[in-house]
Amino acid sequence: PKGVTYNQHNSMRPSTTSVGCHKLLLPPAGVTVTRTFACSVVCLKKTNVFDGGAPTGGDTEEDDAIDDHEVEELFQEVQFPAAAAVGQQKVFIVQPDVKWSRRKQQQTTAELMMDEAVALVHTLDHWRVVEKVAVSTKTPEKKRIFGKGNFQLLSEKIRQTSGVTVVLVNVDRLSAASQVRLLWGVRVLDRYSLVLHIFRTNARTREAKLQISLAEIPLLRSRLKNEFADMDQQGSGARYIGGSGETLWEVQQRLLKEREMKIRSALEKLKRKRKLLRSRRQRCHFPVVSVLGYTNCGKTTLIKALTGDAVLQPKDQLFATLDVTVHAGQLPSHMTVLYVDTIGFLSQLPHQLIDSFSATLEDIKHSDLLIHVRDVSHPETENQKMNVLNVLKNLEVPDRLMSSIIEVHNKTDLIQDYQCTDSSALPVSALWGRGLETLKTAVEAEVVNLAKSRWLNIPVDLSTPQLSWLYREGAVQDVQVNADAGTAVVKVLISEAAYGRYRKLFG
Ligand SMILES: Nc1nc2c(ncn2[C@@H]2O[C@H](COP(=O)(O)OP(=O)(O)OP(=O)(O)O)[C@@H](O)[C@H]2O)c(=O)[nH]1
Ligand SMILES: [Mg+2]
Repeated sequence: PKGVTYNQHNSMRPSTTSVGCHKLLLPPAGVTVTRTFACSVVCLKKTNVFDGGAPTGGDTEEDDAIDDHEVEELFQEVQFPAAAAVGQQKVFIVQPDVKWSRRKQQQTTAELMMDEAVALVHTLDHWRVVEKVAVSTKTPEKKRIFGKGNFQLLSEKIRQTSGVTVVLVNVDRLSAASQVRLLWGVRVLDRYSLVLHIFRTNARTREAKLQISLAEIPLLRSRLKNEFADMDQQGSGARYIGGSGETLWEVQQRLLKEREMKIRSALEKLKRKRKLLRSRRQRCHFPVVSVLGYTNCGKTTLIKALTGDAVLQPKDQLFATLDVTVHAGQLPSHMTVLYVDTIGFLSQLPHQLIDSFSATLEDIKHSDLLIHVRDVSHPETENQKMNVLNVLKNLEVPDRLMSSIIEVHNKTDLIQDYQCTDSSALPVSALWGRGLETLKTAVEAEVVNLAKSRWLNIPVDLSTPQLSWLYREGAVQDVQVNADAGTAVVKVLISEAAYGRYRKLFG
């Protein structure tokens, strides 16, 4: 193309080059492109929507072996519908209201799903909902989501609503075929692409960025399919690219595959690093307590209340936390535990998205204890609980962890005279610091149980490092000093393993 320079060293394979803010795929020198196209893999918008700065706090786990530049390259914003939407966005939400179908969602209503969609949209700066409609359908997963009549009415309504820039069809994934059908001259998103866009805006660490890039691959794949279906109709998709023996379609597929492999290998490196950090943490003998739950249920607020860690920033926003951060807190016996803040769950998200975040979620499996936080003020609280438990099941969280989960009922301050119907759950208000001592006691009881710890009164010689060792490896609650004798009796909560080491060291 006129005015464009491209990499002439690469004679066999197409290369990329920058044109303005876009990257375009170029054929080798001497080859003429007969048709211009905007293909998702090769058309990479370079605007950054994240600040790429420091994570929001805590001990975020990053791998120095991975080049920042490499990550940014892979995280470059790919031009798929949500990402390309910059500036003020006016969103029209279409909520399929599934009728009479065998697969009708029994537990939720179109109204509640709609509320969640509105909350998702409002998570984004400059995005606002201008209209929302529920449309009956029997076949939400099919190419024709809506019947002919309903589809026409809907299209009419979208056309009549002024300034619509995005239509959100609130299903988990729109198939490539239904996307084509739903092109109303504006961007059409499903939950998957919207959530990914939210993730993108909130991503801070390299790991989160890479996981998002990986989760975008299925979107790119289906977009590619759409574009080539379109090109095939015009007979231009199957042409060979000069001498390379590959058609344009094959080139695109290969580039996508290469991108995926690169991301996976970078994530693998981070995974190894994470494993190392985990084993280091285990060597410290601090019990690890993962705090999980549906998005916006108050996980970060709870950890902040339990630890007093000022770096934690709870937000009234879905998916505020995307990176695993670790925060030390003290239990009533002064024992230190590490609370892990995790990414929130959302219903009806495809497995691919959860799979992409598997490295982050892996930490949950390796904890000593899980706290499941629930927002009991939310009308969908029961469904949210089921969703979280299902995700945990799919993650194959070990039984020993599943059976010892502490369920916390949060935001009880929003319900007058809250009565906890489940006797094993603990009511709290993380925001107002209510119920936290009971929670800490429950955590301690579980941790003591799990670590096979016990309370001991150990006589120590103050001229030796015995006391400082016990402070480091156990939870010292009381020290009775006999100054004349230079000794003390230490009341300490200590694991069997640590006590074994103590005896080996000091007899
Ligand atoms: N009224 C009330 N609000 C709360 C309570 N706990 C948290 N919140 C609010 O709920 C919103 C979400 O809190 P976060 O702690 O960020 O929730 P999260 O679960 O970490 O959310 P994500 O990281 O986005 O998944 C914030 O506006 C908090 O102030 C509570 O006990 N009572
Ligand atoms: Mg959070």
